[in-house]
Amino acid sequence: MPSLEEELFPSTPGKFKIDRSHNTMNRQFHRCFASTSTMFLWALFLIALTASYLSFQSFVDSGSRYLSASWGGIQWEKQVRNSAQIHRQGGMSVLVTGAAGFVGTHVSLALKKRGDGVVGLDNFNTYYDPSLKKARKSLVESHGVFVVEGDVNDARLLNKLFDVVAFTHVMHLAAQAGVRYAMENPGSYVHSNIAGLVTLLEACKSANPQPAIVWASSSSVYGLNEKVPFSESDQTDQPASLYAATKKAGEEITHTYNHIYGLSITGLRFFTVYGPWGRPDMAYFSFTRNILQGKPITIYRGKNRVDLARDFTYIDDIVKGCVGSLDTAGKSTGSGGKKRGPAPYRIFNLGNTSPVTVPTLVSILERHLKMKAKRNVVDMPGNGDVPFTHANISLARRELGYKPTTDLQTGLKKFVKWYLSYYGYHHGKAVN
Ligand SMILES: O=C(O)[C@H]1O[C@H](OP(=O)(O)OP(=O)(O)OC[C@H]2O[C@@H](n3ccc(=O)[nH]c3=O)[C@H](O)[C@@H]2O)[C@H](O)[C@@H](O)[C@@H]1O
Repeated sequence: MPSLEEELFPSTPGKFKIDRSHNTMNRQFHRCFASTSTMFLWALFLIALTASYLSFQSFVDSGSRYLSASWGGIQWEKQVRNSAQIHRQGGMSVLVTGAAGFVGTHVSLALKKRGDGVVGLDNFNTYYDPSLKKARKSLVESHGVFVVEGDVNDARLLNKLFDVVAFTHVMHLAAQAGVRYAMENPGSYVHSNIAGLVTLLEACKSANPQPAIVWASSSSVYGLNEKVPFSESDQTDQPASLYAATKKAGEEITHTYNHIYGLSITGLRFFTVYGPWGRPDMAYFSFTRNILQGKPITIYRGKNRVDLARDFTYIDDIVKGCVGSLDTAGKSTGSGGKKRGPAPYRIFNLGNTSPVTVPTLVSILERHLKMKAKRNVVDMPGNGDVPFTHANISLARRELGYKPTTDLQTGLKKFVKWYLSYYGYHHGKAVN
């Protein structure tokens, strides 16, 4: 005969002996209890199984993130913190997005050299030769600027950066640049210039303290505007390219973050920036390469055979405008995602105020390179280009002390010198 204990807690769950000597009610009670405890044990087993699966999954997730992501960890945080250290009284700590880009490199160096803390962020995409971006990264890192490899669309990374450093300013230069490439790859413009911008603004909005933001808009927002020179108060609702449209959208999007969350915003409309360490996709750069290699260059011409013209602006002047914007930005007023008062919202033209035609640009390059270009002049295709740009810079002069000092002759001379030293030049042929 089984003991009472054996009957109440059968040693083999789900299996119990039928004792015909017990009455029917007793049997039913036992059966019911045994099946309930079986279910209970099964349920426990399933819960344990699910819990261990989930924790294994999260272990795998975080493990693979640390293995695949190039950021995170104690050492990484230390590098970020060191790079953000301020070394002058009243200095700022700046997150520079697009730090391995053309303008980002120069601005990072200028800030670091005067003692500000700078942390760079760049996704090193392949829109143009990433080895040039890596070389720029080495340059800024040799001056103590740590560049994080990551995308402005990565909200977790941005939040982490703001956890590690209380940035006072963000210099947002990461973008999909280039006017004509927008017809080939429209999605990349939406990804970087719209989605990436919003992700960055969300991180800035939530950061405590909120940083002030200075970011790169573009002269292309003036689109088909015919009134010259272009002033910030002019109409900008006729963009000629998707690139221009995303930059214009950026101006509207940043306005809403200023209005709702109290973020201090300064948008800079850059006018065809050129110089050493420049972008290979831009005309002055690709013309130089082709002239040196004896290849033809295509020069677009506007309606009625009118030459296209640009208000080419030298990089050092642009850097002064960027730094001046950071210095005068004024604080963001929000905290905890809530606006506490009105914050500055500013837009400035950063141009040179002296447009030069594209054929003249080519002539200057020919002089500096001591080589003739093989010119192939064609009518401007409908590719998003505008016929001319010309900046009115009175506002930037007044508010930022912006005063460009480098003309195209001088600036291109410096560019050519850099180009030849970077790529090399042997017997009339550039290496590369
Ligand atoms: O200022 C700006 O807002 C813009 O300046 C440049 O855009 P863009 O002025 O078109 O500069 P380039 O691509 O260097 O072109 C300069 C001029 O050369 C012309 N060009 C370009 C390429 C070419 O093969 N042939 C040619 O004649 C273009 O039509 C344009 O008139 C940058 O590429 C944009 O990222 C920036 O936002």
